[in-house]
Formats: sequence, structure tokens, C-alpha cells
Amino acid sequence: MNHPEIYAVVPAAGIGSRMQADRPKQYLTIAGKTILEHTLETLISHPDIHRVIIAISPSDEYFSTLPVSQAQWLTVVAGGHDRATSVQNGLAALPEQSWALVHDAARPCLSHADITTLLGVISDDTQTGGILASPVRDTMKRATKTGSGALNVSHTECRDNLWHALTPQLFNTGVLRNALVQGIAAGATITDEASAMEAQGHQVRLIEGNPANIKITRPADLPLAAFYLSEQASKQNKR
Ligand SMILES: Nc1ccn([C@@H]2O[C@H](COP(=O)(O)OP(=O)(O)OP(=O)(O)O)[C@@H](O)[C@H]2O)c(=O)n1
Ligand SMILES: C[C@](O)(CO)[C@H](O)COP(=O)(O)O
Repeated sequence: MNHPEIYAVVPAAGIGSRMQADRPKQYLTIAGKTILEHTLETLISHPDIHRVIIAISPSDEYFSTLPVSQAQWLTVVAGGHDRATSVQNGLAALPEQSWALVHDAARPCLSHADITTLLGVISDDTQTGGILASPVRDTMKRATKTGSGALNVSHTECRDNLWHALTPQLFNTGVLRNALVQGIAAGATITDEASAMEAQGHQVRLIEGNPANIKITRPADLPLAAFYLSEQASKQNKR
């Protein structure tokens, strides 16, 4: 594939509060490796990914204990107060004329097949990029909270063309950098790169990805991720 170099940018500076663990969730282990190591190894082992930039919290005490922290293919930058700022700090380490493949550290079940499919947008007419996503499968309810704190259904949301945004999210580095600067300056709530690009009027390609590419967020996600990773390992062993 001939195109400007592709860099993976991994926001890994969160504290994992919803996981309620004794450490940031990216340092919980599955099959003897931390979630972060699973994610980094998947990214750097893809033939089209040139280098990995990782955003680590300045107060992180775990990362330096991992052998991967010394990897020559890894650049470490300081994480920010939110995910968007962590990503922005990562982008600052990239050449303007490159592609940024932004992927959550907390998504270790990403497959090479999905990375390759997403990279296909580079040859499309988008020129700005796209994201992996998965169609919503459940009926979606909008909730309201009663005075006593209980939740009631307000109404059912139309789920036609409703998708879960996943990561990686792949964008031209210079365009994404500018979109994040504009969005952060405008005080926008930016929970993914696509929302910053959309706010600037850019077309974002939606690519259906494997729903096994879950974000480990709450305790129940851990055994599910362990299952998906074991399935991946058994498929690789059969090749
Ligand atoms: N200031 C932050 C916050 C989050 N992240 C990263 O963004 C990804 C997705 O965020 P999320 O799942 O919300 O992680 P946390 O913020 O750690 O989780 P929580 O909201 O439960 O605290 C994670 O890999 C997380 O490490 C980051 O790099 N910098
Ligand atoms: C980027 C993301 O994973 C896409 O679904 C999601 O927006 C991250 O949100 P979080 O609140 O930072 O987990």
C-alpha cells in the first residue's frame, strides 16, 4: 500500500474508574499479559503500521515496569486531562503528512483483519478518513430520572442507522490535529476523533467492524475480552 506513513496513536492515560479495580484497567491482565500489552502487540505487528505513539499519564507507576516500555518502535508522550487531550498530545509527535490510527488502549480484542479493512479508506475518495463501527442490535431507550433517583423510560430512540463507534479511528494527521484544536477551543465535548472531524464538516467513512472489539470499561467486560482473546489465539494456532 503506497501512502504517507501510518502511525498508531494509543490513548492510555485513563484511570479506569468505571472498572473499580486496584489499578488503571489497561494494567489488568488477561492470559498473562496486561490489556495494554495485548493492544500494543496487535498494533505494531500489523505490517502497515509504522510506529506507535502512546499517551501515558505523568502519574502512571505501572507502564515503566512493562518490558514493552523500552520498545524501539514506541514513542511515549504525556497523557492529558481527558482522552481528546491525550490524543492531541500523541498527534504532536507525528509528521503533518501522515495518517493517525487512533485506538483505545482499552480495546485489546482488535483484529488485524479489521485494521486492514479500515486502512482501505485511505484509497477511497474520503481523503480524511473513517472509523470502525458496529450496528446497534438492541432497542434503545432514552431514560429520565425521577425525584427519588429511579430511572424511567422517557421514550424509545429510533435505531435505524444507529451505530456504536469503535476504534481504531483513522484520519489524516494534519486535518485531525486541526479539528481537535478547533473543538477543544470551542469547549466541545469530544469523546472520539470522528466527532471533532464531523464538527468541522468533514465526511467520515463508517466501516463495519467486529463487535468483539469491545472497550473494556466495566468489570463484566473483562471475562468477555478474555474469551474473545482466547478465540483469537486458538484461530492463530490453527493456521
Ligand atoms: N485522560 C484520559 C482518559 C482516557 N484515556 C484513554 O482513553 C481510552 C478510552 O477511555 P475510557 O474507556 O473512558 O478509559 P478511562 O477514562 O480510563 O475509564 P473511566 O472513564 O471509567 O475512568 C482508554 O484507553 C483510556 O486510557 C486517556 O488516554 N486519557
Ligand atoms: C473512543 C470511543 O471508544 C468510541 O466509542 C469512546 O468514545 C471512548 O469513550 P470513553 O468515555 O472515553 O470510554
